[in-house]
Amino acid sequence: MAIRACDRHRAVAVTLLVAAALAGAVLPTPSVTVQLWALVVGVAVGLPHGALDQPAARAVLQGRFGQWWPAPFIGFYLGLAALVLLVWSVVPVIALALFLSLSVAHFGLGDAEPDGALRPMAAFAHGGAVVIAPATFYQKEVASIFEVLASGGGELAAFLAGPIAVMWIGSIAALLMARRTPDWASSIELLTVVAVFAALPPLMAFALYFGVLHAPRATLAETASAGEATCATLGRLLRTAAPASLAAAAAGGVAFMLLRDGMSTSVAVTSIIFIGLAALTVPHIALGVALRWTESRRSSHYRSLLTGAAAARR
Ligand SMILES: CC1=C(/C=C/C(C)=C/C=C/C(C)=C/C=C/C=C(C)/C=C/C=C(C)/C=C/C2=C(C)CCCC2(C)C)C(C)(C)CCC1
Repeated sequence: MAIRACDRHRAVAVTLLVAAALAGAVLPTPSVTVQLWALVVGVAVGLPHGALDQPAARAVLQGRFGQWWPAPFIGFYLGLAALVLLVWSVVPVIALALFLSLSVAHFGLGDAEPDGALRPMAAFAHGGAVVIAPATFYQKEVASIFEVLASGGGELAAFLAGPIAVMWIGSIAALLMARRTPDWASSIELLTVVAVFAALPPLMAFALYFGVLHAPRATLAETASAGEATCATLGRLLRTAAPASLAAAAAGGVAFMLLRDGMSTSVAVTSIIFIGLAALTVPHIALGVALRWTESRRSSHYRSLLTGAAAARR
């Protein structure tokens, strides 16, 4: 099956999210247990998109380290993840604030269309829909989750729901007005994500966003850049990502066994998932940046070879 079917991802994802938002608006609020299960499933579905860092890293590192490339890669990944956990244990509120800011940028740059000069504003509008919207619509719930993740972190919810929300709403309005040719698909997607975070409790809305929109989109983009963009390539990439995804899931399982005696299940699950995601996010983003930098150096090297060759021909 050609990737054409996968290209329809945005339409399918937006339809699912609209249905979820409508269901959230009319049905009673799901129990905490249902919300936690939704979070676990959403994050499990999204793990392979992070584990796809592996083939990307291979492309960069194999040239330099040959068959030993996994050693520096795993060392870099686990080292950065351990550093995040250390920082989180020493200054949790600062670590949470940095994680939220990085997430706005990460989700925003992933979802914003290449809008030229408007891109930073579009990234803030799209990324804010995932982090600022829930804090605005469910300030109390988000404050108590932040408090679980970092003692004293609850105040960040009020900050997000106050001045930052004003800037975020301004960025959406400005973006919708500034686009010369209205980009309907991207604008509808943005408003749908906001509706999901307005209609559903934060954990459930995040699970849906992450598992239905963000992770599949990143995986499909990875497939398209892996050469032949077919579902066979997608299958191959997912098989490559399986061991690291399972290792990350197993680490979460072990952490749950160790923590569950000393705290409630909901506190243990929420902390493991979000602090664990923060630990994986930093190497995940750092690798993306390193990859883009290497690619731009390669293509400028290639460009200079071409222009050099053209100059020689003249
Ligand atoms: C390769 C490798 C590996 C693996 C990896 C992986 C698997 C990754 C993944 C990654 C990933 C998978 C990532 C993710 C990211 C995510 C994020 C970035 C998130 C964010 C979130 C947020 C920000 C949230 C917020 C909130 C809260 C917290 C509460 C409620 C409300 C809200 C929603 C606001 C290992 C380590 C084994 C080893 C080495 C190598």
